Amino acid sequence: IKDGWFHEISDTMWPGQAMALRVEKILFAGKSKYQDVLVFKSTDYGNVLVLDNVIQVTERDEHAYQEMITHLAIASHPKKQGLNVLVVGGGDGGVLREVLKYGDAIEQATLCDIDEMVIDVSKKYLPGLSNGAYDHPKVKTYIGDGFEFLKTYENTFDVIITDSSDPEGPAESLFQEHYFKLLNNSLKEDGIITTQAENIWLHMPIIKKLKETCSKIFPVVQYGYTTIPTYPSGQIGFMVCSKGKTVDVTKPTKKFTKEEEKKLFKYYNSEIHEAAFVLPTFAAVELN
Ligand SMILES: NCCCCCc1nc2ccccc2[nH]1
Repeated sequence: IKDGWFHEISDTMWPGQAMALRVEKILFAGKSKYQDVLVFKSTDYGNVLVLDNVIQVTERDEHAYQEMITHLAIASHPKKQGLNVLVVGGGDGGVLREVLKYGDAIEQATLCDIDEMVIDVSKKYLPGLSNGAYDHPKVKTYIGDGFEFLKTYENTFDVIITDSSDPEGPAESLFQEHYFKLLNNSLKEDGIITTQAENIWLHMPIIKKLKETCSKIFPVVQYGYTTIPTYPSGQIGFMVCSKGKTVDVTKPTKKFTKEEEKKLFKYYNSEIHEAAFVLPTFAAVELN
């Protein structure tokens, strides 16, 4: 932090550019078993969680990410009851909060994140993210490596959401082919996964490789995206895959009314669900 600003600099992941947020007050600075953990109160984006100098979530724009990574999967799932959902990563709790919006349709929501400090500081300094989800009777939380966790579950989950940080650091294994094989093995039939799949302006090689990897394992693989001001280049995408070849992940099967959408969401709606998969030509050329 220099002259009251936090600069998100990464010579490897977003060379020559940096998002800056003005800092009002540092709320927490520590080091977990895996990474540096920083929380600061920004002047204009609410509280901000930073891991190893990378912005993970801000209170002002988090909905754009949490809602899309969750509802692109659950809203297009053919099953409408008894859903068993797993979140890998996502220690801030935002995805868990979104999962619970399906109420009685959710049978069980499980979260596995490797870093307990992330869960603790998120609960304390960004409580609106989990919004009490960690204390919900249907929620179970594990601290550990999602990779190892998945090895113990076969044919168990209807939806698995991998809300990971970037491939550099503790989340590296969550971008490898073996991980996607584990995901496929842990899914029930017609199961759907979404994973954090980076930015079309900065990471086309990563996205292309991810899509090729997923296409070896899943019959349906689509890259969809959201717009989010505080992630690099203002956009981030998701690899959305279905184990069932008849499932169209680009079309929501769960219909919310306009009134419900306005009450439940700040970003997601059924039109933006479909629009999320419409790519600019430079990306479509590479991915389709
Ligand atoms: N450079 C883009 C980073 C995207 C990060 C998404 C994200 N934000 C998180 C917060 C807590 C735990 C896991 C998380 N994964």
